Parts: sequence; structure tokens; C-alpha cells
Amino acid sequence: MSNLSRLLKESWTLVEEQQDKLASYFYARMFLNNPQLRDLFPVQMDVQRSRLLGAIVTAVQTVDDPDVFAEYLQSLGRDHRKFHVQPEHYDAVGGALMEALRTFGGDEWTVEFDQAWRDAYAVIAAKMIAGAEADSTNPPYWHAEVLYHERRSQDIAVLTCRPLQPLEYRAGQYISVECKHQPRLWRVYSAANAPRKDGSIDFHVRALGAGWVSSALVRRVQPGDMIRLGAPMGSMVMDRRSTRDIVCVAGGTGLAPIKALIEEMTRANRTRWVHVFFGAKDRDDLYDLACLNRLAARYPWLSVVAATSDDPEFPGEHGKISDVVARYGPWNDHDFFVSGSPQMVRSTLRTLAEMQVPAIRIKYDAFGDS
Ligand SMILES: NC(=O)C1=CN([C@@H]2O[C@H](COP(=O)(O)OP(=O)(O)OC[C@H]3O[C@@H](n4cnc5c(N)ncnc54)[C@H](O)[C@@H]3O)[C@@H](O)[C@H]2O)C=CC1
Repeated sequence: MSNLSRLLKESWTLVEEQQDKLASYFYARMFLNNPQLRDLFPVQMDVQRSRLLGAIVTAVQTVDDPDVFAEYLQSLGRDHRKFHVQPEHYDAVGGALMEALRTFGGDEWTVEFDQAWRDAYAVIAAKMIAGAEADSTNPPYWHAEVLYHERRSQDIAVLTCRPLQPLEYRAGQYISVECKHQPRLWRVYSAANAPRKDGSIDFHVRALGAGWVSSALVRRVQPGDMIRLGAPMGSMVMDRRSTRDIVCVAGGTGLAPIKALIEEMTRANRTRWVHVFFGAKDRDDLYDLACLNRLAARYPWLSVVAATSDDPEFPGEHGKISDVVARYGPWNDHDFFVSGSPQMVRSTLRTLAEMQVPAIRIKYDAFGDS
């Protein structure tokens, strides 16, 4: 571990437990010193607070892995164009961040810690600005029209939209979405289809509590509405050079990127067996199983196993999806894609580690709920 990385991690432990307060303080200082920045952020700040800090912490934690660090920050900078962030705003953010760190670091916050964060932030800002600049041929965000909206269960909707300008992405990537009901609040969803000629994109959305983007997308958005999309992100994409068979593990609406990857395979695959494990609480939540089964009937290389964790009468597999995958093993020579809640991803990674699957063969993305 480099000295910079050691200092960053050590100093972070001083403030880690006070993250929420630190984030509130950070925003309060930033808006107090730069009132003009307030308009760039959502009216309700609860979600945004944990996001910004989360992004900074992820950046800091990857500082020792230059490739991941650079790629992450570049895409973060690209993604931040949707907030109308300008290069000069980074100074305001950096100043408020340092004030917050010093305040919550207290007496143990040393000059070395301070310098380490200033150095790290300078690199983060420079890379994000470069990422945004390199993307200048794309719009900062895309306007898209909702074409179809289908409620698949009490809480889950599948919606299809079409960006007005071309939006290039790869199967497995995710895209942030904003709708008029929650201005400036962006929530990421995976594209649930491989890129199509007409440019349309499907999203699988589960409504959470009232007031979230997801609830608006499930309960209020209708065909004809306009939504906005951010730049695509994420690296859970197919390695086209690999010849290994594939296991996909999906929990709930985490199926979305898996569906996109399967669709990509339907265009080219002849030789790789693809095993899909799709877990949900009950059969209503297996909202796309009929479609998966149709694909499996059509493509001999595709097999689908569905499991419910809270529906004992379901005529299929039972239990958490990670346990079901383990029962069907061993999986000695497979590539893995894992997608679902952070807890589901964590326990699936644990199971695969116990089954001696090398980490390098596993791709996953887990995003928090909002
Ligand atoms: N909508 C999208 O485009 C995407 C969503 N996600 C994430 O996927 C999650 C989907 O949530 P829900 O649909 O509410 O799924 P859920 O919470 O109802 O879980 C579905 C299934 O996942 C498995 N699971 C859940 N927790 C587990 C654990 N601790 N250990 C092992 N297996 C577990 C179980 O088999 C469960 O039946 C959300 O966190 C969402 O952020 C991830 C990628 C894309």
C-alpha cells in the first residue's frame, strides 16, 4: 500500500462512524459558501448526501489500483455532466470537504492527513474534469420518451424509453434516470436489453417507499412522458474473448443487466452454455420468468432455474439464490455475472469463494436502493 493510500485509510477511520453528520456538514458549508450551487442539487438531499460521500470514499479506496481509479473517476466525471458541474465547482467541493474532514477528524487530524486528502482530492478533481471534457461530443444527459410502461407485479414495472439522441452503451451497463416527479434526483438502473437498432432501452424498476425515483417510475410515469438519462456506467460487460461457459445469478430486479447480457448472447453465441439463476421472494416477483423461459425454449445453450425464498408453494427451487447456485455446482470453469441487492451480491460472492471460483472470473455490480 502506498504512503498516500495508508494515510487516507488511516484518517478515514477517524471520521467513518460519523459519515452522515460529516456529509450534512459538508453540504451545509458548501451551500453557505457557494449559494449558487444549491440549484444543482435535488430539493431533498437525503439520498444525495450518502452518494457524494460514497463516491469520494470509493475513489479514495481505489487509489492504489491506478487503472480502476482512473476509469472510475473518468466515468464519474462524465456522469456529473448531467448536474451541470463546471470545473470551478470542484474547488468549492474540495474546500467544503476539507472543512468537514477537519471538523470531524478532531484533535487527531494531523497535517499529514490534511495534505493526503488535499493531494488525493486534487487528483480526483483533475481526473473527473478530464473525464467530463473527453465526453464533450455527447450531450450532458439525454432526453428520452417513455414508449411503454407495464406493471408486472404490485411493485415492479418494466418501462421502455427512446432517447432523442443516440445513447451508446454496452449490455450489462447501467444508466442514471431522472423524472419530472423528482427533479435533480437521479437513480441508476441497468439497461435490460442489448442495444437495439431503434435505440430504445428497457428498465426494470421496483418501487420502494413513497418519494423515491423508483416509486415515481413505477406508479406515476406514463407512456408519452419525458425522462432524462445520464451517461452509461459500469463494467459488468461480456468478455467476448472468453470461451468459458457462463453462470448468471440474478436477485429480483437485478435481473435487468443479466437479461441484457443474454440478449447480447442471442446475437452471437453458438458455443457457450449459459445457466441463469433467477431468485425472488415469491412467484409474483419472478416478473420476467415467462420471457426467460421463452428464450430458453428457443436457444438450446440457455437454461433457466427460478427460485423463491419466501414462497414455499412455488413449484420450482426454494431458498436464497446463492444457496441454489451452490446446489447446482460445481462450477469449476465458468464465467460469472452476479446482480442483485448488495446483500445478495455479497453472499453470492462468499458462496462462490467457498466453491473455489477464482474472483477474476466473477463480474458484478451492486448499487444501493433509492
Ligand atoms: N433494477 C435494476 O436495474 C437493478 C437492480 N439491482 C438491485 O437489485 C436489487 C433487487 O431488489 P429486489 O427486487 O427487491 O430483490 P429482493 O430483495 O426481493 O431479493 C430477490 C432475491 O435475491 C436473493 N437475496 C436477497 N437477499 C439475499 C441475501 N442476503 N443472500 C442471498 N440471496 C439473497 C433471494 O434469492 C431473494 O429472493 C436492488 O437492490 C437493486 O438495487 C441491481 C442491478 C440492476
